[in-house]
Amino acid sequence: MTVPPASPDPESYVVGIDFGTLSGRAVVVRVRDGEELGTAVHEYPHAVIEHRLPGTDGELPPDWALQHPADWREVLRTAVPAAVAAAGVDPARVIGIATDFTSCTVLPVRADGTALAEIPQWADRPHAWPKLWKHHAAQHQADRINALAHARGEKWIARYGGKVSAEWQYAKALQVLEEDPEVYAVCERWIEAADWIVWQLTGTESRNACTAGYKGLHQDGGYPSEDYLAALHPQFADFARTRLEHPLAPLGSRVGSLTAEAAAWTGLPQGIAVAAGNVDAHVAAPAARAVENGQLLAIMGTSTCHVVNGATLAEVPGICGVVENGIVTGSYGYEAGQSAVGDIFAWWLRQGLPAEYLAEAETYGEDAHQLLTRKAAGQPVGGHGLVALDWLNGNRCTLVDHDLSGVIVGLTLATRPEEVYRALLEATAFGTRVIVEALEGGGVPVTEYIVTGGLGKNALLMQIHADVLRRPVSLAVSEQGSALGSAIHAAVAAGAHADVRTASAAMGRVRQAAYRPDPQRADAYDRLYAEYRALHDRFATDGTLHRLRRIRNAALAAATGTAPTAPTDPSDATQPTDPSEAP
Ligand SMILES: Nc1ncnc2c1ncn2[C@@H]1O[C@H](COP(=O)(O)OP(=O)(O)O)[C@@H](O)[C@H]1O
Ligand SMILES: O=C(CO)[C@H](O)[C@H](O)COP(=O)(O)O
Repeated sequence: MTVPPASPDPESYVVGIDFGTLSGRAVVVRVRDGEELGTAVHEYPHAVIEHRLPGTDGELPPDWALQHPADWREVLRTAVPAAVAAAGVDPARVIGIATDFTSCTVLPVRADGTALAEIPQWADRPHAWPKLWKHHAAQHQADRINALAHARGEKWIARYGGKVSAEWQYAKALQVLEEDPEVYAVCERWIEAADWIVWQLTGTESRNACTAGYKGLHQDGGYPSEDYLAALHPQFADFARTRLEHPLAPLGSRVGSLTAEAAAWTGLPQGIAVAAGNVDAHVAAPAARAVENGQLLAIMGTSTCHVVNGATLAEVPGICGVVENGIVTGSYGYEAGQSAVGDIFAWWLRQGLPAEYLAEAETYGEDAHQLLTRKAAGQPVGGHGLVALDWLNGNRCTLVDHDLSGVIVGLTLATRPEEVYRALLEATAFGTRVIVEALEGGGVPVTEYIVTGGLGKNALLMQIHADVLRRPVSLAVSEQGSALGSAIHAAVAAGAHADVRTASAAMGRVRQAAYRPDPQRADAYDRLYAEYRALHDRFATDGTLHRLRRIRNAALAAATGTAPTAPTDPSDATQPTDPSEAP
């Protein structure tokens, strides 16, 4: 007989930590009602390592994105004690801690969890470093993974929409093996940062069911077979058995206790519950009360992830993945996403706003996003004459191709910065509509659209989403959706709530239908969406963007004297790559 947990102590607390792309955020939450009492942020000093490794002169090739594990550990040392101090609670009343991470952010480690990047002997080898989710230099490996899976009729490939993303861990690990076999040889475990950070807290390895399912291709109780992996590369045969295999922990389960060392870092009591790791997107669902089948949660920030539960298993082309119990127990969890959203808007701001714009922002006390949003808000739909493709960081769904790039059509000498900004906001909404249509067309009902994440604060963007999707947009109340989601998992791991659904009802909050579609604007957006689709279908298939990528890679390689990143050429997709032979 299962004994229900006692009602939560009215004055006990949990800590949730969200490890994002640029910073880690900790929040202290009351378990009884989800009240957020204190929060703190630690910006990663090394941010995203895209050009050169710390302490070296060597240039990284294009499309690389690495991170520093020390930055992550520092979040435990700084943001957690700061959040507890801000909350003004007695740390002795904190009963559990949980973490979530960007994904697939993944790293090679020794058997005891030591990151290769932190071992002096390996620190100057780029492949020893953690690869951030948006490391896109393994597209060629992803193409081969996909072609071989289809050629062999691997059953699991349909669970990943028919294409595994270059962002997921097999493509990244295969790239290490092929480009730096010595690093691959000393890598004893290959681990998601989501599980590595939990290892730092508990002192023991654990693997969570969410990342193993979505990013580790773990389906129906196992990883891809040794036969399949050997056919990709003979030395890759034992990859899953030797470097991944470990019992999987369900979401919200307790995987260990806070060690004395981690207690000293965080200022929390030694021995409190530590929950299984989780992905920053999926973890947010209970915080936004988006745990019932059909409630699609868009986690909108640097990138956007879309997660939705379904009652049945559907294999939807172009969707990142479906995993049983992948978001909450008892449902099939679906994940889709766009590899850049806020990152696209940030890119446009970096291109240099005219001096008078910067002066105006200063006068009004606005940041550049707020300035361009205000200026764009008054425009009639279509008034800029522009349409853009949201592929500035490749396309994660539904084309699953990171060698695609952005397109803006309709520019004139009269086009103003706020008009391009608005076209980019709209492009991200059109990209979302493609995903929602794919889900529904593939048999996954979407009954409600809910937004969480940093972009929820942009009212124009939210209204554009409502109009483009012709659906009300509900908004999570918490500004720290993922960190609160982690705190909810911590409360379950500590035994304060029976399960994640119950904890969500007690601790999550959402403002229903915060934005409603306007029928006239929705009609106007239908016309623009038809143009977006036409452009989308053309550039997805006509090869222009791939050719441009190849020309860029060859030109950069010639200029720097390095081997070019292997091009995307599906015709040779099953062949192992010798980088020295890439044109
Ligand atoms: N007012 C705004 N409107 C649109 N985008 C914004 C605004 N403010 C910040 N951003 C973008 O939001 C992104 C950060 O989102 P956030 O949710 O805070 O982080 P993360 O996704 O890394 O967890 C950045 O790409 C930034 O450019
Ligand atoms: O793919 C993911 C989840 O599956 C990444 O975690 C995500 O795209 C990065 O998130 P963020 O935009 O919050 O930095």
